[in-house]
Amino acid sequence: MYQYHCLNPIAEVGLDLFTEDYQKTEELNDAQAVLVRSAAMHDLELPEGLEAIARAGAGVNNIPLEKCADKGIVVFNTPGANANGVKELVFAGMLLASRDIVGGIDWVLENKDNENVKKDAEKAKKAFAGNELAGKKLGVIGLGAIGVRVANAATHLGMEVYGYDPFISVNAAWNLSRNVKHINSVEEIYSACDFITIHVPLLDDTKKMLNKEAFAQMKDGVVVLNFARDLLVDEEAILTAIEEGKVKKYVTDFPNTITAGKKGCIVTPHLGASTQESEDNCAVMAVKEIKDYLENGNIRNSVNFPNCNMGACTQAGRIAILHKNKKGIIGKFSNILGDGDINITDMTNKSRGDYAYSLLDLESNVTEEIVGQLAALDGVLKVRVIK
Ligand SMILES: NC(=O)C1=CN([C@@H]2O[C@H](COP(=O)(O)OP(=O)(O)OC[C@H]3O[C@@H](n4cnc5c(N)ncnc54)[C@H](O)[C@@H]3O)[C@@H](O)[C@H]2O)C=CC1
Ligand SMILES: O=C(O)C(=O)COP(=O)(O)O
Repeated sequence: MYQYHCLNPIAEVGLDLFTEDYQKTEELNDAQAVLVRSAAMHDLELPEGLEAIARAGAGVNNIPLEKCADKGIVVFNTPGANANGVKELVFAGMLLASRDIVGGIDWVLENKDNENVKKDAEKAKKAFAGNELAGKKLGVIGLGAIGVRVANAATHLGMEVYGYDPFISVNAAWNLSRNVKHINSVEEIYSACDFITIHVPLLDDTKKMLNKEAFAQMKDGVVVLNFARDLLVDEEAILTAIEEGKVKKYVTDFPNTITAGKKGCIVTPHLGASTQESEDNCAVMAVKEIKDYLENGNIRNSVNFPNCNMGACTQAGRIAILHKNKKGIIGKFSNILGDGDINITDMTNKSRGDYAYSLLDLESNVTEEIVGQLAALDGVLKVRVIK
C-alpha cells in the first residue's frame, strides 16, 4: 500500500487514477508520494520515506530540486499540461492592456442605476477607446510549451511575431509556426516590439532578466506581459519605466506588494493555469508519473533525475538505484549482485548532470543483505526494491 499527500488541491480526475493500492494521507510524514502545485517546499522537512514529488504544473522553483536529488527523491512536473490555459490568459492580458475594458465595465457598474445608461454610454465610450492587436509586433521570450502556443496564436490575429529562445527544444522548434521571426538577440525584441511577453523558467540566470537596461532599449508605450514568475522582472524598475512613459502597461499574473494596485499594472492572482482543463491535464499526468515510478521504477518528465523507461517488469525481480554520476559505480552494482548469485537480465543506466539512475531486472529476488551492500556504496543515494 502506498500513501500520497497533496500539498495543494489536485483535480479529482487525476486522483481517481490511484487504485486501491493507494491511500491519501493528511500526514506528509507518512507519504511515499507528494502532489503539489505552487506550495512552497523549500523549508519543509522532507520525510524519510518520500520517494517522489509530482508538481502538477510547469514551474518547479517552489521545490528544492537538489536537496531532493541528494535524498533520492525524484521530482516530476507536467510539461505542457497547462500551457493552453496560460496562452489564453496571455491574450486576455494583451486585450486588457490595449483596450480599456476594465474601465468600461467599471463605468457601466457605476451607472447601473442611471436610467439614461444606454444613451450616456455612447458619449462615455470615447474615454475607453484603445488599439487593436493586428499589425502590432509581439516579442516572445522563451519558446517552450507556452511561448510556442502564444507565438503561433498571435500570428493568426495578424500580429508580427518575433521569437527568442537560445535553448529551444527540437520539439518546440517543430511546433513553431514558420511565420514567427527567429530572433537571435533579445535586444532586437526590446527595440522592435510593441508587446513583449516572457515565458522562461525562473532560474539563477533568468532572475530579473527584464531590468532597467532592458526597459531603456524598449519602444515608448511598450506593453510587458509576465505570466511566468514575478522575479523574472525587476519590478521596481518597471514601475519607474511606467512613470516615465516608457512602459504603457505591465500585465502580471503574480500579485505582490510592489505591483498590486500600482499605476499601469494589471495584476491577476496567478490564474494562468486555473482552468478546469489545465487542472485536469496536470493532475492526470502527475498521477500517471507517480504510479509508473512507484510501481515500475520508470521515470518520465523528471526535473532532477534522468528519464528511464523499461516498461513493466516481467522478470523475478527489479531494483532501482538512485546514485551519483560516478565512474566505476555500475561495475560495483554488478559485482555485488554477482557475488550474491543474482543474474541481471536487463538494465538501463542514465545520467543527468551529477545524478544517475540504474534500473535492473533480475533473475531472482534480492535479499535485504544485498540491498544493504548496494545502499552502502559511496555515491548511492537510495535503493528501491520494486519487485
Ligand atoms: N501563470 C501561470 O499560471 C503559469 C506560469 N508558468 C511559468 O511559465 C514558465 C514557462 O512554462 P512552459 O512554457 O510550460 O515551460 P517550458 O519549459 O516548456 O519552456 C521554457 C522555455 O524557456 C526557454 N528558456 C530558458 N532560459 C531562457 C532564456 N534565458 N532566454 C530565452 N528562453 C529561455 C527554454 O529553452 C524553454 O524553451 C514556467 O517555468 C513557469 O514559471 C507555467 C505554467 C502556468
Ligand atoms: O505551472 C506553473 O508553473 C504555474 O505557475 C501554475 O501554478 P498553479 O498550479 O496554478 O499553482
